[in-house]
Amino acid sequence: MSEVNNPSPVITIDGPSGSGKGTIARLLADKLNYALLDSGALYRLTALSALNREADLTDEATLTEIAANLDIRFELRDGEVVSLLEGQDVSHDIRLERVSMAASKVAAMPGVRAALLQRQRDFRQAPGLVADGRDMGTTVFPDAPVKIFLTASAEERARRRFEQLREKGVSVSLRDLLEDIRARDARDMNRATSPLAPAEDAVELDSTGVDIDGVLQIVLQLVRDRIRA
Ligand SMILES: Nc1ncnc2c1ncn2[C@@H]1O[C@H](COP(=O)(O)OP(=O)(O)O)[C@@H](O)[C@H]1O
Ligand SMILES: Nc1ccn([C@H]2C[C@H](O)[C@@H](COP(=O)(O)OP(=O)(O)O)O2)c(=O)n1
Repeated sequence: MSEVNNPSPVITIDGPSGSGKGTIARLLADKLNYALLDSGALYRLTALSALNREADLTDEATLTEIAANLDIRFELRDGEVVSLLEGQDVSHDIRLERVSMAASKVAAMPGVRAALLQRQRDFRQAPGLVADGRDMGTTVFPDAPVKIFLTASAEERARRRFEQLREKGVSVSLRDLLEDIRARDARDMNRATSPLAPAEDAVELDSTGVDIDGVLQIVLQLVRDRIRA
């Protein structure tokens, strides 16, 4: 059967910051031997490129141009995905809080989203793809056979981020992180284009109080039911 009639399956994992999307997406891709799309990295790379150029972050035409012409590559090095912007390893820089805030601003621009759409769809490949983001199930891969909408309370997500940053030796206040998370949630959910929202056919999963392996087992069961039945 041709790829067009029978495209490779996609598992979409959408949800707010800190809900565990990236963690679960990586574990799932490893387990199933699927490709992985961290779509947030594309928005982060656009934001970093704009910050490097000292572009006006409210100028949609400039930001769209930057997104359309991004020179980026993802490489697997020692089991870790490395993000390259114009040949430079920026994996660390794109996770900085100022880049997170800028990414959430540029991601609200319809021009930027349109410029990144095909790039994301190009990640689809055999034997399958796990795609993590905000609009994977609604806009980018609406035909995905498995759609997860992963959530957790804002307090729990801020605590997870706090621990994650502490382990990396970055000192931040839990209160500031909670404020940042709430600001980003509001921007991601309230924008006009592809807002953060579950697809109609998504399974909603609240991971508050459920450990990583617990979430993974629930998702694997869904995959078995829907793809590998
Ligand atoms: N179910 C869970 N329980 C506890 N901690 C979790 C859980 N899922 C993820 N984490 C931790 O929370 C942090 C944020 O997870 P991450 O996957 O980066 O979230 P997202 O991609 O949704 O922003 C990481 O340190 C991760 O190890
Ligand atoms: N498909 C996507 C992925 C991310 N975004 C936006 C939303 C976020 O504010 C930024 C960064 O996303 P990312 O998933 O890397 O952020 P978190 O790790 O969840 O904090 O990009 C989006 O609008 N659409």
